[in-house]
Amino acid sequence: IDVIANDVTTRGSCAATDADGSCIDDAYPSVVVPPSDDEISAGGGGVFGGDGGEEDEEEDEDEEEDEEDEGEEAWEKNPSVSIHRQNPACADKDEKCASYASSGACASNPGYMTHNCASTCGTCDMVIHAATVAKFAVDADKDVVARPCTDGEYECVEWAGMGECENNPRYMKESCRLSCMVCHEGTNIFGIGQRIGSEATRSLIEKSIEYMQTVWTDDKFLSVRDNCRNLHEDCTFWASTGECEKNPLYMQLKCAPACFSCDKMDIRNRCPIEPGNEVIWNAGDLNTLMERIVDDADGSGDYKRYNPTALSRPKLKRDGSPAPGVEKDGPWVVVLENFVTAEEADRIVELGKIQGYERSADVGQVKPDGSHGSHVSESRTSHNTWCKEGCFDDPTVAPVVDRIANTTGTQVENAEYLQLLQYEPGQYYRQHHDYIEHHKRLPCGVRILTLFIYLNDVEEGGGTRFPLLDITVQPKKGNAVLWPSVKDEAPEDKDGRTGHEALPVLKGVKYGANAWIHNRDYKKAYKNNCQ
Ligand SMILES: O=C(O)CCC(=O)C(=O)O
Ligand SMILES: [Fe+2]
Repeated sequence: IDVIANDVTTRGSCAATDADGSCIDDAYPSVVVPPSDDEISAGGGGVFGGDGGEEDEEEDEDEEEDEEDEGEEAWEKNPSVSIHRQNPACADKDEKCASYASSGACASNPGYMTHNCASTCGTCDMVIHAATVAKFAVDADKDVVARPCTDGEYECVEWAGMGECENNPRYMKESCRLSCMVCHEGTNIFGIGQRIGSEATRSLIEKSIEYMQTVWTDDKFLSVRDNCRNLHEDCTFWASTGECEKNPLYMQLKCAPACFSCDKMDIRNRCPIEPGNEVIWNAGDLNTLMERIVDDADGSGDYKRYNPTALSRPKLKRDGSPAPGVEKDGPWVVVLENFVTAEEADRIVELGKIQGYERSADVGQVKPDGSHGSHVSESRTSHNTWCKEGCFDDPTVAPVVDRIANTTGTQVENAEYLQLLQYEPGQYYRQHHDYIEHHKRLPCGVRILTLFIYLNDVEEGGGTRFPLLDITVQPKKGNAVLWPSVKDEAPEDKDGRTGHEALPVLKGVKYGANAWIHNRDYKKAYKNNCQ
């Protein structure tokens, strides 16, 4: 995340006025504040991972690795390292250490291996040293650290508040070292060395060092230990001014040592399912909905306009009577005709183009902190974009989003933002299932339904195929196909029968939109980076 350079905030009371009568802040130097939670959510794509947030995530990883390297160099040069190979802190903490190490992980993945496979990788001394004498870690800028971090003049704070550190740097950065925040404390062992912005910053640095010693030695922090870092040089200064509470989404993750919030880096600790966030489907609700849609079970006639057809359905109805003409028992796969108008379809495609389609990614492997990465794979060669700000509330899209919720008897909050897809000739999405297992213990709940909308007619190929049911739905502009990811009798559990694939487009281009509906409040979970 880039801080917003022109978002300059002054704090404190108005003790003096400038020539133009405006207030000069005398309490703190002028600083750039971290982005607010709103700015983070508005950034689109989730900052810490999840759908669409992959790039940010990778940047962070790079940053972490750089820091790791610096740290290791420091250890090598420090002659006072004592070696205690028998110390329990040195035991391997992962039974696969030997196998990871044999594929070169000690060098290629030091962030995890150094601490968790200390015995195998021979990094005991680093672990012990980190735990006991971290505060003497050598700062990258030794010269700066060695000199006292003080203000030479009484007026330094005031001048800094007026922007003099930037306007008159030669004088200010020598004579007002504290107020211009030019000094860094040697804290790069857990992230970026911290600028000292005030006495409060300094004392908070002392406390974070103590806290991090606990993090490194107490096994309850095992899953987050190697990711818990200050990713900005002003983390501690911000924390000292209350930003951990005011701006928790950014601070608790990106400045976790300063906020004492390393535990929050584990999605399982950060994202509990809170009371009130109940599942919307209980046993029987799926069949009830589908019988209303397909059989007009409630007699309302609400769905007639879509001329619903079940390409597959359970053999028996809820009341135990056989569904007429159904020979093969199966999960629901229902086509809704003209679910969106041609104008709506065109507008959604246009919005996708305005935003720009990018190469699609799959859900990746679980990371030590319990979250999941994403990866571009050969099983999915389509391009996609997410219909969020500027698209979600577009006057043409908003009624479609409402229609999806009304049709499925759910709330807009239960649905992910529409995922807009584009397949060019030869592009496809191989057989997969939309159900995502790890959502079960997260506040978004599992995906219960997919409503896939075809946004254009495809010249050839591009059908949606359900191989286990031997069904292929051919794209038709405006039509939608609706299927569950879960079982009627257990709506948190996957129904493997609705595995499907997008067949390669042979001629023309295919545009579509995925609406994935969750069993709990997806939008809130998304806002909190809990999906
Ligand atoms: O493009 C299609 O027909 C289906 C796409 C799909 O299954 C998905 O994106 O999960
Ligand atoms: Fe799918």
